[in-house]
Amino acid sequence: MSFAAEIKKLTYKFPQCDEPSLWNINLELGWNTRTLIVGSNGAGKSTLLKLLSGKNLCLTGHIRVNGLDPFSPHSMHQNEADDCQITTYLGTEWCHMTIINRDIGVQELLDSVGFQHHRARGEILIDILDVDVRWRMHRLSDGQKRRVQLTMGLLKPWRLLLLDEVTVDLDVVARSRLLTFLHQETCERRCSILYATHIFDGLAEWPDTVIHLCKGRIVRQLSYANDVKFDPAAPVQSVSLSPPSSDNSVTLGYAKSLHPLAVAWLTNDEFKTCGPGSN
Ligand SMILES: Nc1ncnc2c1ncn2[C@@H]1O[C@H](COP(=O)(O)OP(=O)(O)OP(=O)(O)O)[C@@H](O)[C@H]1O
Repeated sequence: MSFAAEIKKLTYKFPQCDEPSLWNINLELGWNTRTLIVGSNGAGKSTLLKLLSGKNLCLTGHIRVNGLDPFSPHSMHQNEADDCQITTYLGTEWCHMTIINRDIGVQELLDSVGFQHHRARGEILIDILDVDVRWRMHRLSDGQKRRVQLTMGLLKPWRLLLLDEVTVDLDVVARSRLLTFLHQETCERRCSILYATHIFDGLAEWPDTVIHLCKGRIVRQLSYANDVKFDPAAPVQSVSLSPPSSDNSVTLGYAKSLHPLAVAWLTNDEFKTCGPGSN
């Protein structure tokens, strides 16, 4: 199977809307790839991810994930023979589910989604996301709930992971470890990731493709290796965009970022004991 996901001539309109939210989308995601999708609020990122996950039915165009129609009950949400889910969609809605805010233990929640079956993978995720299985859900911060969500959601291996801005309330260390884990996953087994986010700190070098979605249309698609160039001599924050008709490249100045400082501080925090006299 040549593509993790393939979309042809997809135009999608919500029934209650006059205008389509996606227009003539054509996209091929190869295996072992990480694609970042960038766009303003309302650009159509979540709509695209949900169509790929089979949450919404698409009547025009062609969508295949792992070679199968994501909306077909025979193809999606069933484990393949090798115990791998075809798609996993992780969005922010999860934190509003009532069970998440109940007095329920994290271990109990993890067991309910097959932790014992995927124990080795689960332990890695617990470690990366610094989850304590003794936590009670109703006493957790939003970021801690998000870590539990990610541990649950990533427990079963997947072929295509659709991440819809789920790292927004993770601290920088958890986010950075998670991105490293996901990068490794795409290198070590047959899977791919499509990640929609508004937060780009710490993402340089992570994607191999960057897509710009604007008002429901893909207006630019860059290969990170071939098209994105950094020029140390260029002014900070400068961006030079070549016209799409030429070589498709962009050249960026080195941006000032406090991200490395935040990562260093928070990594150091893990070894600190808090109390009088500590700094
Ligand atoms: N359930 C829905 N019913 C009707 N219209 C919707 C629905 N969900 C999204 N839309 C519309 O589709 C368009 C694309 O929305 P979408 O949620 O995909 O944007 P997005 O790029 O994910 O935005 P954000 O960055 O704010 O999450 C918007 O114009 C939005 O109003």
